[in-house]
Amino acid sequence: MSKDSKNNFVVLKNICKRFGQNTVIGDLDLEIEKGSLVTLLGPSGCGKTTVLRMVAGLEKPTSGQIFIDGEDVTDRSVQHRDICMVFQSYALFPHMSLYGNVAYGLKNLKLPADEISQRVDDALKLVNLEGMGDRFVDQISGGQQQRVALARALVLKPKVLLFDEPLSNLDANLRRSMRETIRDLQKRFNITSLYVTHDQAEAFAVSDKVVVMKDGDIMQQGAPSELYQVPDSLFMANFMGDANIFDGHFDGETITINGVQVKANQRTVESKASGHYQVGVRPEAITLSHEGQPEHICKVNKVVYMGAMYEVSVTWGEHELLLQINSTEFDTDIKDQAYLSVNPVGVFLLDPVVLSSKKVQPELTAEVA
Ligand SMILES: Nc1ncnc2c1ncn2[C@@H]1O[C@H](COP(=O)(O)OP(=O)(O)OP(=O)(O)O)[C@@H](O)[C@H]1O
Repeated sequence: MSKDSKNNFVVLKNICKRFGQNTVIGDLDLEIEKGSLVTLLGPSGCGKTTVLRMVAGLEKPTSGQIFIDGEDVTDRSVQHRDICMVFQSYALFPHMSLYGNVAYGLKNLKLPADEISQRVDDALKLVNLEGMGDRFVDQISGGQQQRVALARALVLKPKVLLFDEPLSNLDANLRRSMRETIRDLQKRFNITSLYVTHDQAEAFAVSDKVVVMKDGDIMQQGAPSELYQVPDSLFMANFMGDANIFDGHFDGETITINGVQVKANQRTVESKASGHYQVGVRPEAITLSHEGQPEHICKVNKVVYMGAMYEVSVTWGEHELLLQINSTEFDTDIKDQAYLSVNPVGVFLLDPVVLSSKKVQPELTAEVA
């Protein structure tokens, strides 16, 4: 591996995977830094699980190499990769106690009984199942079963932990507490982890880096805030939440959309050259008030109460926009007409648009995502 890969504990190089004639992964490179948690996020069928299974050794790449801790493991079996996997379905042994489930891997390693006992007790304690070792799998809840699965993986102290949609079978409240447990333990023990989910909130909550996939390719990767604030394509802008898309112009300091100037945020000023762009505005970056300049006037079409926020549809010039306004900040007297203002923090530029004349190209007409 090259020198700049030395901090990367897991490295996938030029990975291609075909099932018969179907190329599922084209040519994928992926790097996971030691001690970090990287999540593969993407729509169903984009190839996330296939990548995870290749790292696990459950699928063999058609071509390419996989390195773990500097060693080429491409041809090694699951048992010889020093990885553990946490599945959506928990995959526990129903005929064994919780203790038996967690101890299983350690017994296979033929460790002394007192060491096994100590490590299993410690692992059950870590996942808040202290003193429950004698219970059987059918005597505990789904959330507790997933904690056992986590304890069973942690107790082996693997080099790499792999998570395959681990929270999908849990209800919303349990998902939140379980993802906190996973993230807390992963950070506490510095375990290099690869995590698969199709849930953006989950990906953001647990990850150091999120890798967004589509049709077997990586679309963009980065810290969660980077992906949300600086998406680099229309697909990413829409996949990472909602976005109102305009044609606009950036002069180095301000962005002009629909005849209105918005001061560019620092990030944009530092990273983008002047020119024409598609401009994205997040729904939470637009607010409404009773007064303003004529060019800010908009028609209020629909107001929907969502609890924490109001979703508001407005027409601004020729643009249909979606707004998400914090419930505590929304003036419910706002009815048919209002004046909008745009917070620069929620504004980003997509790739420059090459225009052959001053006329705006038809396919670049603003649309609401
Ligand atoms: N063993 C297999 N044989 C043939 N095709 C497969 C096999 N495993 C996966 N595929 C195909 O590979 C593609 C990617 O599947 P994969 O399960 O990796 O996607 P995913 O992003 O994890 O989707 P999901 O979120 O629905 O699990 C799909 O088109 C799937 O049908």
